[in-house]
Amino acid sequence: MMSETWQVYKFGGSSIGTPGRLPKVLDLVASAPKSLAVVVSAPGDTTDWLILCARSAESGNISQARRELGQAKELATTIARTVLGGPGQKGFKYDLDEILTPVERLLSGIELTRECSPRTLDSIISVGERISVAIVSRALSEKGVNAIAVDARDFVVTDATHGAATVDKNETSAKFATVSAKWGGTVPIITGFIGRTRDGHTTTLGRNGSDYTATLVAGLLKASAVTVWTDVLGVMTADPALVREAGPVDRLSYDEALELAYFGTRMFHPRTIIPLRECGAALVIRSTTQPEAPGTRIDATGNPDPNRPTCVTSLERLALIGVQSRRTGLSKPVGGRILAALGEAGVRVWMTTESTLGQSFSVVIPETDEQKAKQSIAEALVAEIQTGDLRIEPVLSPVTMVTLVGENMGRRPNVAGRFLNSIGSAGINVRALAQGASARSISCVVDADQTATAVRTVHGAFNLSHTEISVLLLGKGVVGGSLLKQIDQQNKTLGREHDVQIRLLGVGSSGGVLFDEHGLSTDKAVELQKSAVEEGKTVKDVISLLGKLARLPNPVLVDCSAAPGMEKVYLAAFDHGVNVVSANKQPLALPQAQRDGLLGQARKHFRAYHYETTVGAALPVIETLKNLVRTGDHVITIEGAFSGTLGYLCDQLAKGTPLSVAVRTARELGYTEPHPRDDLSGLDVARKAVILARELGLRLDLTDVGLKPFVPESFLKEDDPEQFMQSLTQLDAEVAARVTASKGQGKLPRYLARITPGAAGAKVTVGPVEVDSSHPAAALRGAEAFVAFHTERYKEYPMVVRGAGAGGAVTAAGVLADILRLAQNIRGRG
Ligand SMILES: NC(=O)C1=CN([C@@H]2O[C@H](COP(=O)(O)OP(=O)(O)OC[C@H]3O[C@@H](n4cnc5c(N)ncnc54)[C@H](O)[C@@H]3O)[C@@H](O)[C@H]2O)C=CC1
Ligand SMILES: N[C@@H](CC=O)C(=O)O
Repeated sequence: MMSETWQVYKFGGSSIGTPGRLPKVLDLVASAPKSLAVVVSAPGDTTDWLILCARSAESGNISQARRELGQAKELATTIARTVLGGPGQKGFKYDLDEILTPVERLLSGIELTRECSPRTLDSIISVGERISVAIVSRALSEKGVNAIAVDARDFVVTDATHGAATVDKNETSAKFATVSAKWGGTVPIITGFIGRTRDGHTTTLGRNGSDYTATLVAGLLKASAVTVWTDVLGVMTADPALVREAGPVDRLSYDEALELAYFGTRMFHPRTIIPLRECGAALVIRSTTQPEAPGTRIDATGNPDPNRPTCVTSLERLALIGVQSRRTGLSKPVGGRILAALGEAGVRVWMTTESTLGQSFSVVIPETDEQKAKQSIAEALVAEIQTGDLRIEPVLSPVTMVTLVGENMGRRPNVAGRFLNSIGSAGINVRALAQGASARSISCVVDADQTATAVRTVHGAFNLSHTEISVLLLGKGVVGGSLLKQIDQQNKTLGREHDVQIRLLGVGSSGGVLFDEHGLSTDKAVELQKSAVEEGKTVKDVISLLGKLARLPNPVLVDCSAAPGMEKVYLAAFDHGVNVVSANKQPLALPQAQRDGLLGQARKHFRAYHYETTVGAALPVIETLKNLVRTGDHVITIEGAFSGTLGYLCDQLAKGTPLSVAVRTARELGYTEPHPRDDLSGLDVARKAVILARELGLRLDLTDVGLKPFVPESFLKEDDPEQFMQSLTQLDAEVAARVTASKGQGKLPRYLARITPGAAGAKVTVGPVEVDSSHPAAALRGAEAFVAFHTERYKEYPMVVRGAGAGGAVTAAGVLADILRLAQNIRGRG
């Protein structure tokens, strides 16, 4: 009879009781390997209805009790009809009458006495599993499977703790040997959840009781595995309602599963795991609706990847109660007394923390037990509270306990660091923290409204899924539009190869912001935003959206506008805990105090402010300069052609293109500022020079820049971009003549900037220059820019950064790189 090859399948209520699923259950059993035992739960909500009907009878409402019993009967009849032929249905009707008639009698008795003892309740609720066995065994027989109905009460011997009975292993084993002797060549279909006392009273095994029966049977049969067929794909890496990317965990060790069970997963109970750990059978969780998916396997080996934790759990609706001492070294340590008092009051404690010298102690308990817990603690510590030596802190509620579980966590450094860093980077306040000695889990308590962000952030930070970056984009013009395309193109690869996903939450233009907390599709965002503007459905005040953005994982405001006044939005973003990535130079070129205030605010709130594209588009100009400065190099001069537009104009002029035509083309190519006057006035280059000079630590403003415009001042008054470009035709002949004359002298027109720190004060100049062929700027083509850093270390040969200095695609790539830097900072080392 006993054989290594036995397997146990357990089907839960959802698999049996959801119409349409039962045929799948039957197929799974029919196609299973030989030597299979099947354990079934009650169909759907049958157990709950049976409890309700007992309670209704107890309160004297027998007609209500009958209605509730009728519900159970109706479900049983409905599902039986889906899998049984005519004779089978007739036979099942007989079974059902036999099972339910005693229940009706019990209900009448309860109504008369107005009392339903735990023993009677067990008799009533035990019928759910018996109904399942009757249907499944009959339906399998009709399918040609040699199935036999087995009532587990015939071998599961328990004590008389009704509602949560304990199994007597020895007596059960002895009875099982007799019962199972008849199973040869058949598939036993066994009731889960129920047993019988030595003196013949029906008992139930408590929460997850059917799983327990399955593991018990597996142990008795020395089975190799128990497969629990349910309605999910397996143990998920996080609650899918909180983390869309959560997926099934492939492997778990028994200990990890136990840890999960202790931290509140409803999928299995410690009682289910412990017997399996003893007998060495694996527990496999699989989906009845997607049986081809491998599910989660729990065994002695567990997760083979030592670098990866398994999942993040979140236990919600909790309260955190803290007790503080005003003295160090209380004569009677408080922790043990608090726990004893809570234990006596029947309050479940999910987590405790104690400061090293015992001056503060906190407990995390169910929110619903807050009053009871406070009262028991107050009573236990009454003496010290009265003398003022101890104080109960205001209760924090509701809070959530977020736990990272992983077998190997204690064997690797920096798990706690990454856990806390990711939560801190998301701007979440950790209210309490605990890592157990088993080092299989680390838990923290956060405010309830931060639950989703905390779980998603930790989930992403440990590569359980992608790190999600939540983007609100302002500006969908040349740069913003290209950025949307690049995100759309790259997101799959970013997810697959870098574990990062960018999620677009909002897009804004001067017409307003379209924002959707559920995300916008990157390929449709431009049109959606446009229609929203036309329909008046956009939000005008972007600041009002920052609170919502801040609640999402790794929030970032991306400014691809050229709008003035954005500094107010950035300040509000930092205050809310939102990061900023910007291609907009204006906030950085504000008067020194304002610019410093902006950077200071970002630092104060530990937010990132990345702006690499404000000088030289995606060329690594700012990062290079920062590195020179950080490593202690001394910058002597920074010189370069900072404008892609002016570089392009110079190149075109040298080729004989009229100025007005070249400006129009530069605009069409996406090189110019929204108003090309900002380029031709030299203002754009002056802003860049100020940005770089300030990176050097120089204190100066735009007004300190010696600026000579590219075209005469008199042409720079026109506010309308079209009129402005039109007016430039008046300059075409004069400019062409000047360029021809300089070419005759072997010179080329360029527009250069120079920053010289100098002991006597910094000098910053920008303006047109005629260079000869030996000058580095002479070699520039098209919209190329270059920046040469002459430093102590790079005295002989300057460090030169050179390449396209303007254009939608390159700039958007630089903005995207800045966004992705946020993910690197969050994830840290793998
Ligand atoms: N085009 C380029 O090669 C480079 C541009 N930049 C900077 O990138 C920014 C965008 O440049 P482009 O895309 O070329 O300009 P663009 O004119 O094509 O796009 C600007 C966008 O900003 C939007 N906008 C204006 N006011 C707004 C507001 N208050 N809120 C939200 N959106 C608003 C406009 O509706 C438009 O969609 C500018 O600050 C520019 O200096 C930086 C490096 C290179
Ligand atoms: N208009 C600017 C765009 C980049 O900053 C330029 O031409 O350089």
